[in-house]
Amino acid sequence: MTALLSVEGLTRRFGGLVAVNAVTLDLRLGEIHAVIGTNGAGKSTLINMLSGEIDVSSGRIALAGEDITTRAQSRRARAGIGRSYQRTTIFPEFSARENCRLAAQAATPRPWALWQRAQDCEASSAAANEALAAAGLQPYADRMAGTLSHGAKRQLEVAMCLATRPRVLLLDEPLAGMGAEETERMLTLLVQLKGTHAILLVEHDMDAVFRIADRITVMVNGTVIATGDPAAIRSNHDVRQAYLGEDH
Ligand SMILES: Nc1ncnc2c1ncn2[C@@H]1O[C@H](COP(=O)(O)OP(=O)(O)OP(=O)(O)O)[C@@H](O)[C@H]1O
Repeated sequence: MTALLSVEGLTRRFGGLVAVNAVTLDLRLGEIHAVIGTNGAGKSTLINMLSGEIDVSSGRIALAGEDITTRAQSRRARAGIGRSYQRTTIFPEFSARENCRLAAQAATPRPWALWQRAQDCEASSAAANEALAAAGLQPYADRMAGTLSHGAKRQLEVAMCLATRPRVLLLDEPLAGMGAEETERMLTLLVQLKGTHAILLVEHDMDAVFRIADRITVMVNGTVIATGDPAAIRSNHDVRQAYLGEDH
């Protein structure tokens, strides 16, 4: 499997703190690559560098072989990098469909068409409908987003990300605050999506991670201490000591 997104020696310093330290990993189409680690391990900082929200201190990021390390976030989004956030970022008073349409429009800005009503923009409407269908949210398409359940809101965030038609999905704790049923729904969705996307999953729910990840990278204090399939990570001595605890 060839890498869609390759990360080499990625480092981010905040003053004297090295939040992410020379991280090397890749994301492949057809694979869920989970990044786990204790609080403050550098997972969100890593995602923020990949999406272009923060600059890298050093290292290289390549999308399909093309160096995108210094590209602005908007250009990365257009090149196919989509992300979801730890907290919900939806507009509660807009419908689920409108939220997706706005996400699609933001990814393909058309400054010359500012006067055009959002509803009239066919391309973003099509992208919104496809994304809602992919996320299993069609029945809720016209519901005001703020009235959806917590789980459906998180699904909507993934749908908004899909509306930008990404090739790479960077998902920051998509299961946070979810009940058992909602978690199952989201996991089914992620497994479906990996067929057509390269997925980076940052998640604290270890049961979920070990069930659906194809590869797991473990970070401690900004540094990668192990990468491997779930079985290899589960039996890795350093991981057990540093993160999972010997009794896991
Ligand atoms: N903007 C910032 N300025 C200074 N330090 C920061 C900044 N962002 C993150 N840090 C620090 O970098 C380290 C890594 O933080 P990060 O949020 O990436 O960890 P994390 O693994 O995502 O944690 P969590 O699981 O709690 O979300 C932490 O020590 C954090 O305090």
